[in-house]
Amino acid sequence: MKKIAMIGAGSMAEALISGMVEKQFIKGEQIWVTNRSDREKLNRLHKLYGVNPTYNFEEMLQDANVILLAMKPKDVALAVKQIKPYLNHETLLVSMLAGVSIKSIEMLTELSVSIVRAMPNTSAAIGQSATALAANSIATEEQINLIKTMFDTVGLTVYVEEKQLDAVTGLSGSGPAYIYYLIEAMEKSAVEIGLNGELAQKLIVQTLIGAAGMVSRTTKPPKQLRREVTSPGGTTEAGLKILKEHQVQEAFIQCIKEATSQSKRLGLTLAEELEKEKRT
Ligand SMILES: NC(=O)C1=CN([C@@H]2O[C@H](COP(=O)(O)OP(=O)(O)OC[C@H]3O[C@@H](n4cnc5c(N)ncnc54)[C@H](OP(=O)(O)O)[C@@H]3O)[C@@H](O)[C@H]2O)C=CC1
Ligand SMILES: O=C(O)[C@@H]1CCC=N1
Repeated sequence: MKKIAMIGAGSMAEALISGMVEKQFIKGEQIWVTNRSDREKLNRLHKLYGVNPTYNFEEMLQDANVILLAMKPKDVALAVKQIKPYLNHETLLVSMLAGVSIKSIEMLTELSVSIVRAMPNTSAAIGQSATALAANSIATEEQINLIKTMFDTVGLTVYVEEKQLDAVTGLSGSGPAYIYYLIEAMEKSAVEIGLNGELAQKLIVQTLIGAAGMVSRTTKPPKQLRREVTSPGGTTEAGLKILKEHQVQEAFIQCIKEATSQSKRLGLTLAEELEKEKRT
C-alpha cells in the first residue's frame, strides 16, 4: 500500500489513522487527509501522526490506492461530487458510513468502481476494533484482501453480507458507546458509595477486561458466567434484582434494535433522495 486518501478527518478517521500508524501498517506520510473546513484538526493530525493535510483533491487522490469515505452519511453526496472528477476504473473506494448502501455510492460515482463497505468502531485507535466488511461485485479478491489486511491491523475483521451491515452498526459500530455509558454509571455509583474516583476507575476497567476475557477465553456462555458470580442470597443477586426490575436487559435489546433501525433510515433517506434526483 503506497497511499491512502481520507475524505473526512473526524473521530473514526483519527481512530483508524492512529491504529494503522501505531501498528506500522502504513507510515503517516503515506496518508493524505482532508475535511470540510477544520484546518486546525488537520494540523493536529499532522503533528500527531505525520499525515499530509490537504484541501487539494488532485494532489490527494492522484495515485491513491485507497480512497476512504469518512464523513457523515448526510455529507456523502457533496463529498463524492467533489472527488468524482478524480475517480477512474482503478479506484478502490472504502466507505465507513453507517447505512449508506453500495448502490447509493454507485449512483453517486456514476462509474464502475470497486467499493468496499466497512463498519469498524473507534477502538481501532488501540488496535481493538470489531470491523465487518462487504464489497460490490467489481471489487477484486486482491482489493478485498487488501482492505481486510488494513482493518486487521486495527482489530478483528469479519466478512458479512451487505444487508447485515445495519445490524453490525447497531451492535458493534455503536457498541463502544453503550459500554462507556455503563462505565459512566459505574463511576457515578462508585463515588456515591464512597470510593475514590481514580481507584474506582482502575477496578471498573479491570472488571470489564476480566469479564470480556472470561467470555472470550472460556467456553462458558455469559448466562452461566453470570450465575457463577451470583450466590443465592448474596450481593450480586440483590443488585441484579434492581436491573431486572428496571428491565435493563430489555432496554439494551431495544437500544441495539433502534440503532440498527437508525442505520437503515440513514441509508434510506439518501437512497430516496438519489432516486428522486434521478427521476427529475
Ligand atoms: N464515530 C464512530 O464511532 C463510527 C463512525 N462511523 C462512520 O464514520 C463516518 C464518520 O463518523 P465520525 O468520524 O464520527 O464523524 P465526524 O463528524 O467526527 O467527522 C466527519 C468528518 O467529515 C468531514 N466532512 C464532511 N463533509 C465533507 C466533505 N464534503 N469533504 C471532506 N470532508 C468532509 C468533516 O469535516 P469538518 O470537521 O471540517 O466539518 C469531519 O472531518 C460516519 O459516516 C459514521 O457513520 C463508522 C463506525 C464508527
Ligand atoms: O453514531 C453513528 O451514527 C456512528 C455509526 C456507528 C458509530 N457511530
